[in-house]
Amino acid sequence: MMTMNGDAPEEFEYDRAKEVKEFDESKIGCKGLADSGATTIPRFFIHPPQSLQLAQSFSFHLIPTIDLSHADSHRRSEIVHQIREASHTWGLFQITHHGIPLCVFDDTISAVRSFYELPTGVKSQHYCREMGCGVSFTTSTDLYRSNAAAWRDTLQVCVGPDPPKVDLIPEVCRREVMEWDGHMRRMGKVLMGLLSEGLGLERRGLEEMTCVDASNLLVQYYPYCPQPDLTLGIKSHTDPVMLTIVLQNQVGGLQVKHGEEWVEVKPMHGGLVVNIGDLLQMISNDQYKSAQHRVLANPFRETRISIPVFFNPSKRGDTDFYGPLQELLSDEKPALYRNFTMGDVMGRIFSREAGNLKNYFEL
Ligand SMILES: O=C(O)CCC(=O)C(=O)O
Ligand SMILES: [Fe+2]
Repeated sequence: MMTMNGDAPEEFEYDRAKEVKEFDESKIGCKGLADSGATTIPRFFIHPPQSLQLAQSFSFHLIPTIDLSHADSHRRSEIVHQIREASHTWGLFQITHHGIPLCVFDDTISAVRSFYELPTGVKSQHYCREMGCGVSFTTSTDLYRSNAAAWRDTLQVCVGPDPPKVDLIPEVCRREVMEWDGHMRRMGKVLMGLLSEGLGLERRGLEEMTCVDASNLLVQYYPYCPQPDLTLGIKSHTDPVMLTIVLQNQVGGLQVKHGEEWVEVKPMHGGLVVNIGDLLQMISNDQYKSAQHRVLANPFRETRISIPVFFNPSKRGDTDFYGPLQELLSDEKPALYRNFTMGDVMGRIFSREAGNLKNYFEL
């Protein structure tokens, strides 16, 4: 059942539902529309003017870039300090000198690009709208849940806590996706270590709470959009997870909100974008802030590709509670959020009225 715009005439609603379904069933994705040479976008992609406002970013701010070299030796306390500051004021930063060879970045991007360049008939064998079914290829993930669709296609691979179903990963990018997953597991632990110390916890504090055990890897594909001023690649959101690490190619479009301004997260070859998610904001009792971000529809002929890896806690039981950490609370700093299970979080994310996760758990 799709979200209906309350005051739209019924005839319009019916047409929209039909058009959306036809597009979904065609399985061609936004890439298929772009490749068809279309000069206009179907109207179900058109966003209301208020979500497009200030789509262009005029800000001269630069997001923090943190050099991770010698993170295990003499520079550790300086790096912990930089990460703490960036996580508090921006919720997003780039990291360099993280130890992943540059050629791995290029190989990973070109392998996942090859998947999208497969003939529609081959690619569509992986087409599946339900997220969380191991491996799925789809378009505009919130097509039926949101008022306006987003101009991007997505390949999702659940890589944890259970081992990924390797055979289900498209063969053209299987080896590279698995290799990237290995690098991200290591990076997730390194970052959680630094973030733990930034909160005054032991290095393995967040890791022992299983915060990096469950991960989900997406390959976001933003093809050329013929009317980029009318739609978005991803609408403004915060990630409803612990932490996200993003590899992006050289075609820009990612923006982060800083105060009232949208600031471009300029692609940096060999850099990785890290964002704090809502769960980490809640367990840190607002010492870290989740970043509000979005991706513009791609106006360039060259496709924008990004690979976000989302980290989440793996304990999923009804009595496995997460919430503001006791160590961070005092009379002056009372808990700002109630405790929650991952079941509560998932229920909220997939509910019809899913709004801001943090507001929902706020005390
Ligand atoms: O494409 C990007 O750079 C970011 C994607 C994103 O924000 C997301 O998948 O949640
Ligand atoms: Fe995101």
